[in-house]
Amino acid sequence: MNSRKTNRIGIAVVEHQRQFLIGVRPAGVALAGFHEFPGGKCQPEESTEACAVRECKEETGLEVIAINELLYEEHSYDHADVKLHFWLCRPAQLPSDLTTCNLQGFHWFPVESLPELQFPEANARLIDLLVSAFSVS
Ligand SMILES: Nc1nc2c([nH]c(=O)n2[C@H]2C[C@H](O)[C@@H](COP(=O)(O)OP(=O)(O)OP(=O)(O)O)O2)c(=O)[nH]1
Repeated sequence: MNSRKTNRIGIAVVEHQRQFLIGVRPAGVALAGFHEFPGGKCQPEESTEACAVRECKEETGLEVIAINELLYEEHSYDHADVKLHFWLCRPAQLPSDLTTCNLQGFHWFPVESLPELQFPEANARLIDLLVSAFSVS
């Protein structure tokens, strides 16, 4: 019998002027060293949207507003089965120094650079989607 737990994950794909807020997973956690969007496991009864907003605030300090769910992806890693809900988010306030303020190790990356970063496997379709939706043609 498969007794692995499947985690619901809310992820904040925060966009500002065609740049995205991205960090690197720290040492000692699953997928350490991979790039990631802010996010994490949903609490019981918490919506994936609320989770994405909460995790973004906790991990980066930035308040965001969820706009719409961009993509839903199910994936089995060695460490867990995950149900990933990627939410397009925007900063709730726009201070003039948004791109230079301290975001707790997260940084803004232009959409064109996303294919060069090393994301977890389950992010592949999201990256394709972002590149086609946000690149200037
Ligand atoms: N945050 C984040 N997680 C991702 C991305 N892509 C992806 O496959 N994941 C996976 C990695 C993990 O298996 C899961 C996120 O769970 P986590 O363990 O980082 O969440 P958490 O912060 O609630 O963890 P915890 O330390 O509290 O247990 O989603 C992504 O872009 N961002």
